[in-house]
Amino acid sequence: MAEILTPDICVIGAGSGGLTTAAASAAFGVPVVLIERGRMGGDCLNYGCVPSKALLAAAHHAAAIREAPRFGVSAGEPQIDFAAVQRHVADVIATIAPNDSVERFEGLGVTVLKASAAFVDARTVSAGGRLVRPRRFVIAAGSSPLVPPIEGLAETPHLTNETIFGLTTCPEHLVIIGGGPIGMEMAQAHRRLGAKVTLLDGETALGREDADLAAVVLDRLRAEGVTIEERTRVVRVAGEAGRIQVDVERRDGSTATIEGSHLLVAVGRSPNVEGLNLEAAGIDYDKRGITVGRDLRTSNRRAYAIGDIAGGPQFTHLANLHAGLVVRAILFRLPIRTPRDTLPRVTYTDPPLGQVGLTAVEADAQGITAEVLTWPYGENDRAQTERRTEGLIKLVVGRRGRLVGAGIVGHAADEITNLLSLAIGKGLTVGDLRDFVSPYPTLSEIGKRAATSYYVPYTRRPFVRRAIAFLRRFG
Ligand SMILES: Cc1cc2nc3c(=O)[nH]c(=O)nc-3n(C[C@H](O)[C@H](O)[C@H](O)COP(=O)(O)OP(=O)(O)OC[C@H]3O[C@@H](n4cnc5c(N)ncnc54)[C@H](O)[C@@H]3O)c2cc1C
Ligand SMILES: NC(=O)c1ccc[n+]([C@@H]2O[C@H](COP(=O)([O-])OP(=O)(O)OC[C@H]3O[C@@H](n4cnc5c(N)ncnc54)[C@H](O)[C@@H]3O)[C@@H](O)[C@H]2O)c1
Repeated sequence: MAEILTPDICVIGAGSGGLTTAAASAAFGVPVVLIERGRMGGDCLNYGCVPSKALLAAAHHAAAIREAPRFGVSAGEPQIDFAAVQRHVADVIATIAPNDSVERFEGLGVTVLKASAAFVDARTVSAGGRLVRPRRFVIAAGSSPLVPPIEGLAETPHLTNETIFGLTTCPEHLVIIGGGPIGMEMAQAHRRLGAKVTLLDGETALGREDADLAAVVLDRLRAEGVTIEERTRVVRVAGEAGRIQVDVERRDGSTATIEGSHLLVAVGRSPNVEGLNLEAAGIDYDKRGITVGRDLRTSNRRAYAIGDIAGGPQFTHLANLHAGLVVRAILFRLPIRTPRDTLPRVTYTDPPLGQVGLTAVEADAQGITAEVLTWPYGENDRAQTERRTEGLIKLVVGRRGRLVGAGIVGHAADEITNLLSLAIGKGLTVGDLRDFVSPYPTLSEIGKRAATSYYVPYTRRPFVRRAIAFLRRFG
């Protein structure tokens, strides 16, 4: 008879969401079982955020060397040892890995089972020959690369985010299907590290972003030599390792065959529902993931689903936020309502593109009467000193000056997005963004300048001018 564990909480998946849930629960002394079938740390540490940002960091160094002569500094064409670049990526992962390790979590008092979890019934999960029957389940099993139904893809060697960081030589010509954040980040990283890159998108690249902001990133990638073809459908792929043919059909009806050395598929994610036997637990799901309400509860009242598998936006910070909310609900019976329309996101190209809350188009679709304030990087003194003048900020301002959205593309826009996220998350107004003191010269001043522009029409109002004239009489 299998051993039965009866913790308070059973967490399935040791990625961003699962690890945060387990660590936070264990910190309160609550018994937790954490089940992971693959590498501790999940996608973010092993195949996602961390390796992609580490690869981009190397690529940005190469770009900085190429750009240096503009500053009167010369270093020649950068010499890129691609195997050493990948060793740097692996080293960054290895440095962070102890934080997510079995040893660390066991040290926190968590029971870690390295096995695949599958539901047996509504109250029980089986993993590695043991049964776990907790008070609550938290399903944080994540997502995997979506494999689109393209003719020939299954038989043709191709890369995904799970394999691309294992390359030890730079692809001669990397063809990327998909112009979302993965496709765009990988396109720039590989181009800067010496590859020829062609990116194909069936619709528009960075299509979820504000079109003016996305255009800045697309222009930069194109200027660096990335070929980006939008509204281009991949109809067939064929070939062998090192010689891949990609047949495309463009929206204008023309067709072409693109020859590349490597193919990366980055067309979205598929939730890891297979193998969990969710039917046995009465947990509903569809192709987007497990069905949850804003309280993150599934159709089984004992089970919550968080992170990528919960069918919403897919970000590490959202998985972490979900984890915190679920722990509060389980431990303290506090009600959960996942926040709407305040989530930040960043695409870490150079320049990076950040968005918090609603874009102007989304505000309009929600029937919100909004004013859009923009300010260009070129009008910011720090951007001039750094010679990084491409980019702009857009503030979307609703009734009574409340900030309902902000998007920014340009140098250090990733970090500036934090300030905008604080402002929008706390329900601040355009006046708040105007009034705080921003040290000079910093790039963040760009938000303040955009906010100040909201008041320009007030300075011209006859009433305001008359009031100033009246007050002048008093000396
Ligand atoms: C290339 C790439 C770059 C990214 N960059 C960023 C970024 O810069 N910023 C950002 O916020 N987000 C980024 N993301 C998204 C981010 O990685 C995910 O949103 C995040 O990892 C989701 O966390 P999670 O806990 O839901 O799932 P995961 O991290 O995927 O963890 C799920 C875990 O569950 C395990 N598992 C699955 N099924 C079972 C089972 N039956 N039994 C036991 N274990 C199971 C898996 O092995 C996995 O370890 C990126 C993603 C990719 C692919
Ligand atoms: N910086 C970040 O935060 C970051 C970075 C990478 C990934 N992620 C997360 O990972 C998730 C997945 O990213 P992604 O880039 O794979 O997916 P995505 O869904 O964001 O973008 C996929 C792109 O592929 C295109 N596409 C879809 N099917 C296609 C086809 N058959 N042919 C050609 N083009 C096609 C779409 O038009 C879209 O532009 C994202 O939702 C994001 O949340 C985040």
